[in-house]
Amino acid sequence: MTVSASAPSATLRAHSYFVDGLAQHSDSPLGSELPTTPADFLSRLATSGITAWVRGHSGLVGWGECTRIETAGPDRFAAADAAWRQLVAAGSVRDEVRLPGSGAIAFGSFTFADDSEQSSVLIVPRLLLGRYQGRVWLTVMSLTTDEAAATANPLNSHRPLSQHNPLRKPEAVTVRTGSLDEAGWQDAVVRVVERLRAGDAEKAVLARDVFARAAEPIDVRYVLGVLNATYPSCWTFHIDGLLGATPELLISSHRGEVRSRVLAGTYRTTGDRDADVDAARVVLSAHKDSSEHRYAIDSLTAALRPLCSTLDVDPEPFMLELANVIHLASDAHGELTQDADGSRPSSLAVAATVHPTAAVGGTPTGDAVRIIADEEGMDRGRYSGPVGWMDGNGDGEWAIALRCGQFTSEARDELRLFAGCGIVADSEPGSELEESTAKLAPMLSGLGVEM
Ligand SMILES: C=C(O[C@@H]1C=C(C(=O)O)C=C[C@H]1O)C(=O)O
Repeated sequence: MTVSASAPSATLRAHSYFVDGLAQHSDSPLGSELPTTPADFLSRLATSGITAWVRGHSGLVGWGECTRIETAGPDRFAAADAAWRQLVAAGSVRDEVRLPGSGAIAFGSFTFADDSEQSSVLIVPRLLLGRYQGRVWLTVMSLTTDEAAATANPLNSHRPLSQHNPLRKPEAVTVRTGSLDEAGWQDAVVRVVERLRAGDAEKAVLARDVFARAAEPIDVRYVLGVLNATYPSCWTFHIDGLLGATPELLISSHRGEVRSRVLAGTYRTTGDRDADVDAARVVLSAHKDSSEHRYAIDSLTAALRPLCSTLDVDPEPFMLELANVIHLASDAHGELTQDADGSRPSSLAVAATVHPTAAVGGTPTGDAVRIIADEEGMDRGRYSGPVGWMDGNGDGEWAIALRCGQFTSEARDELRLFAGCGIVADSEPGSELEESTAKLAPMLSGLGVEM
């Protein structure tokens, strides 16, 4: 594990305060006019150094980096959790907002696999603008041993929302094959189906990757705007170069209340909404998709139940309509059990316990993960790992990093995109390939690629 805090004795300070009345204060450090539309807001963000977690009109946008905690290996979650706790315990937080996402905040992105070559990360931004239930606040964070520097407001030297930088649509984006080409990936599906029929496991999720390269550095603000507008029910994110919009909430926890949204079972939309909804109802109730969904719910509840005093799951799945696909979805809701000392596991610890669910791993988990390692032919990196944020009390939101891409270099002109499909014994390679293509559509259209 590498923890790169700037100094061992450095102190984290966080101050959150409402900025709703900003427009009335012409001396406001954010400028005198509040943005009026999402596009206006996005165009005022800096073109680099932005961290984002947005769903509909609520979310958190961070600027800059106070510190980062990088971890790797099987204990990547526990090590990051412990380092964050230590940082917060030694720090001081002034939270005048007291809403989910206020106070000291770290954004995070974790690898899918224990043995990934890539690291996992928690990032503490310098400034963070939050919006929840119509309230808007700012959090200023610093990590320093120097009292004067700690109390100097970074907004005095930097007015993050006061200038317009026009959004740039990515130009001339070309897509090329990743680890396996389409024929090679379908061969892998065939091999997985054979192994499932032989009894190696019941379900395994097979993913593929493609590379999308633009002529110029990609403007993440533009992509975030398209994803947020097209997928308002998804969690749209950009954390350490991982950019996407996922429909699947792994776990959120707030004052002991946990929530999760399980997806599995996918119908590809055609553009005719009424016909799609009717057809999806038939397709998704068939054996293949309903059994995939059952595995996903069972794997979540088996992992979560031991941590909870109550846990309820929707008795019947519902259809979650997105622009590109319709999923079978079930929401779970429970109460975390308190330890004897009144403490509860952090949201990251809960995420670590339930990861990987059958939605991205398979059933049984260990057997499915072995099949994936043997047949997928790639390191998934942070795709399909937990992505989200956590506060100083350990509360937070962790989604599963789906429908996303990772920048391949500092040049920021190429993203490696990923999509996966749950494979069961009666899966067909051709339709799984089409499903994976439908799951690449959000990122490709966010990059302006015609499909
Ligand atoms: C693995 C992905 O999606 C998951 C797999 C699904 C399925 O197989 O039906 C549906 C939703 C997600 O849980 C992905 O988008 O990459």
